[in-house]
Amino acid sequence: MNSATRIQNSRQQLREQLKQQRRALTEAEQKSASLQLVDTAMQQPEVAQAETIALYFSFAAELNTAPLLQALLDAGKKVCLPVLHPFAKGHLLMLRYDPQRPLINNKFAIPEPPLRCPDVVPFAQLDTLLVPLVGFDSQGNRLGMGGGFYDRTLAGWHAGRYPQLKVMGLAHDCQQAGHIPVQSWDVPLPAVITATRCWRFRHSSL
Ligand SMILES: Nc1nc2c(c(=O)[nH]1)N(C=O)[C@@H](CNc1ccc(C(=O)N[C@@H](CCC(=O)O)C(=O)O)cc1)CN2
Ligand SMILES: Nc1ncnc2c1ncn2[C@@H]1O[C@H](COP(=O)(O)OP(=O)(O)OP(=O)(O)O)[C@@H](O)[C@H]1O
Repeated sequence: MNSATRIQNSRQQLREQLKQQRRALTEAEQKSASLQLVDTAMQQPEVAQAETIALYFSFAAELNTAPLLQALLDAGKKVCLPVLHPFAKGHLLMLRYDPQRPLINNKFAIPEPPLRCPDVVPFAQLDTLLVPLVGFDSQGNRLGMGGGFYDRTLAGWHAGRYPQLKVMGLAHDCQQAGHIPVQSWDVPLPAVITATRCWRFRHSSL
């Protein structure tokens, strides 16, 4: 077995473990974490000062982003949600969320805005991008669902293409892992917001 395969195997194992950990949270713990997240996130300058911010619509046992989504709208921000790219496989588009327009489930059963060209927001126009994750470590390394969607999305930013863009992960406290083995394409996060605090890491571009 080559080393890339070994890394992918250990990431897959860790992914299952961490997903299991968040599934073990009780409904009451999930509820209080999602409400606490609103306060913790709104206290961060990258969130508080953003005019245009991309969030994601949570699914399964992910930290519920619905209260934060509402708080961002109430604060008058332009909020975007990811949409699976219709033909560039593995890529995401960010679309403005209009609460008047119903969301449509994608192939993963995650609700997303209907694909209308005028609603597409280019990354150059985003102030802040909040990303989902399955695990993070003390270096800011990120483990996602395994589709590489956010790795591809973050590649341009990592290469310095969107210097205005602040990127932060959102996670349950229990998604912190000792060490996440990484591949060349993995993009470390400068910060991760949980219900109880904001972790900031070295390499920070914030
Ligand atoms: N809320 C949210 N939206 C997101 C992501 C995410 O991680 N969270 N993504 C981040 O990249 C993209 C979707 N990526 C995904 C990649 C794999 C699976 C997946 O394997 N789903 C399994 C069920 C897994 C489970 O329940 O834990 C399935 O469909 O069978 C789902 C989404 C875009 N939108
Ligand atoms: N920038 C990229 N360009 C091309 N392929 C990529 C890129 N980033 C990741 N991939 C591919 O996507 C797959 C994702 O693997 P990985 O385990 O890193 O996903 P992840 O970080 O957990 O997922 P996600 O980013 O969707 O949350 C890998 O097979 C990898 O080859």
